[in-house]
Amino acid sequence: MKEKIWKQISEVRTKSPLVHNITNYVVMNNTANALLAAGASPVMAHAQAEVQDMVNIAGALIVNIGTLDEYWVESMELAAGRAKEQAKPWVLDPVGAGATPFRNQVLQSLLKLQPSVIRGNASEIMAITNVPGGTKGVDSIHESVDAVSSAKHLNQQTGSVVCVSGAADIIIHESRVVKLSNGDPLMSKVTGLGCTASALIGAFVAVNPADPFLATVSAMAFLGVAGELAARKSAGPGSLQLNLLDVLYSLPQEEFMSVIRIEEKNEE
Ligand SMILES: Nc1ncnc2c1ncn2[C@@H]1O[C@H](COP(=O)(O)OP(=O)(O)OP(=O)(O)O)[C@@H](O)[C@H]1O
Ligand SMILES: Cc1ncsc1CCO
Ligand SMILES: [Mg+2]
Repeated sequence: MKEKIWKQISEVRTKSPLVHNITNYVVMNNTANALLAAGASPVMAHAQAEVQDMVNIAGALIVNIGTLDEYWVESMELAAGRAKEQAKPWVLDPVGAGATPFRNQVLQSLLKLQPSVIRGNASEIMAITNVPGGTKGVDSIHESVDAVSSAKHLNQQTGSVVCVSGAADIIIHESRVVKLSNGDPLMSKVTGLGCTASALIGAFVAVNPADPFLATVSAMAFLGVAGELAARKSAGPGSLQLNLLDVLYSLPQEEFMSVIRIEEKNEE
């Protein structure tokens, strides 16, 4: 599996897919920079007059509801609807799911448009499946393992690959489960690294639309390993944000292979 993952990372670097993001104001800059550092080509666009045309030319779409409003929701539905029509991969980041009824309603309507991948933190994944317990705005108050049964349920209900992020990143599709244990606690002190994860999943699913599970595992492994290595040389969140871009840009294969911690299970 590690070799297959590295192949995906190389393909993103060489193929440089166009990734269309409808994302939040907080993270537009860091996610665009992370996509560029990984080798992809980002575009942020949310005007209703152009989102469908942008989906037509992009390799994948990311819909992130971080700072949504009514206009943006219509843009998201138009874009995701076009992606569904064209069988083009799209990734849903359910930022703040469970925090307000508005977010929950929007998510239920976006789920009908069949995202290829859903990536959220544990509280968000639990909230989408109506598990009571709450959320603290956009930050998780649960551990990834708490959300595994919700993630399995969500995968069965939607057919989407589901990724729960946090100290462990858990990726679920049908009988397959992968657990990645990279990253660093300092990563939760930089805003939007979950959003960055979702954006990277978009780049990976654009180069491998036939296998969104492998694409998601690869993107999460890449971010986790890069974040862990970047944290080792960072004094705090400020330098981590910068160092992460440098490591995404230049991470060599040998270092990736020696740092990745991955466990696979097939529950058939
Ligand atoms: N405690 C931790 N230990 C190790 N790595 C972590 C930890 N917390 C987060 N990470 C890393 O940060 C990545 C982003 O995950 P996180 O679950 O914090 O996203 P999020 O809550 O959606 O963030 P945001 O909403 O700010 O984008 C994870 O995939 C993981 O690599
Ligand atoms: C802090 C914050 N608020 C809405 S979106 C966002 C970025 C992290 O999800
Ligand atoms: Mg998030």
